[in-house]
Amino acid sequence: MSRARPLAFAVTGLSKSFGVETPVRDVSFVVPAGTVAVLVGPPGAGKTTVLRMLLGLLTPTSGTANIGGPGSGVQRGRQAVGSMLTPRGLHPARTARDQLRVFAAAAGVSDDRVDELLTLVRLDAVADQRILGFTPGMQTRLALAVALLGEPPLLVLDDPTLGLDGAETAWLYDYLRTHTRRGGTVLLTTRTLSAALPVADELIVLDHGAIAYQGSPARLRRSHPDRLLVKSSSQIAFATALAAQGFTDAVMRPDGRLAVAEASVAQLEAAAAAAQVQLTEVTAEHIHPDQVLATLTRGPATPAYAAPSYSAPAAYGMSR
Ligand SMILES: Nc1ncnc2c1ncn2[C@@H]1O[C@H](COP(=O)(O)OP(=O)(O)OP(=O)(O)O)[C@@H](O)[C@H]1O
Repeated sequence: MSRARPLAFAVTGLSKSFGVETPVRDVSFVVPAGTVAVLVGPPGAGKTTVLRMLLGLLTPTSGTANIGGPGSGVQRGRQAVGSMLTPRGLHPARTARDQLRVFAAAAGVSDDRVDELLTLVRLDAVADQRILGFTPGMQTRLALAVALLGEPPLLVLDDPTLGLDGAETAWLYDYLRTHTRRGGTVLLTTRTLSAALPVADELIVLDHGAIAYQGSPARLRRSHPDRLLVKSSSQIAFATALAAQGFTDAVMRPDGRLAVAEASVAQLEAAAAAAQVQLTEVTAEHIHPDQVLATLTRGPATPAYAAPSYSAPAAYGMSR
């Protein structure tokens, strides 16, 4: 019997209202230590608002959002959580090195660690350039360095792939995987399922502030399987033969093709032979993850932002 992992984050019945708007509605989830959980949802779904309540930057209207907890074994306190929010909270007039040193000094972290992190996030070559000229991806990497200053076991990262190219995203996900293998825990947000799937142990899909799906990527994928689209000389006879072979949930599409999930071409041919019909077309239909997300959500609750804007710096660590 496996022992349950301690919880790094626990969110229960969490809601937040701003005036008449309630962008977070009765959200509950837990994140076991040593795992990566991804909050996925279109713009305005409420992802950042959940993170802000978890980090103690916003007071919930109802419900609770806790980090670690009594008996969880998860370290709490100032060094426990590294966070990166949107907007990134970087000062455009500072250089990357100065910006990191400001946060490092506030956290009692050495300048050596600053240099180490600039190298880690591959900003060492531009460390003495002003943030003003940084691309969104460079800002994201610098904000990640801020989150990592105190070597926190728990990471809360809002849209950490914003502005990153494919290679940078692969590097980030590799880094986060290594972090969890060492016992760390990650809660991050993305707007797309395709960005979440390569790294998520657990998905929490938000739609207009409420949970639309919660579970493993594999379970979600299984509920939207790839299908074969088939035309035959007699679709009714073919569908009847398919049902006799156990493919009872074949669906007739408006274009007249039968959509059959989790069947091989050989199985279709066997059903066709049994029904004495000819297969005239067999096409594979792959459902893209972002189409899956579109079926789970009603689209953006707010217009998408184009790039992170500057704001007052956010604290990187938490005391709770
Ligand atoms: N301080 C606030 N006052 C009023 N409304 C707010 C406040 N903070 C967030 N909202 C609203 O709450 C909703 C959810 O915003 P939130 O930033 O949490 O969404 P999100 O899923 O993180 O979106 P994105 O992917 O664009 O970052 C939006 O309609 C937003 O305008």
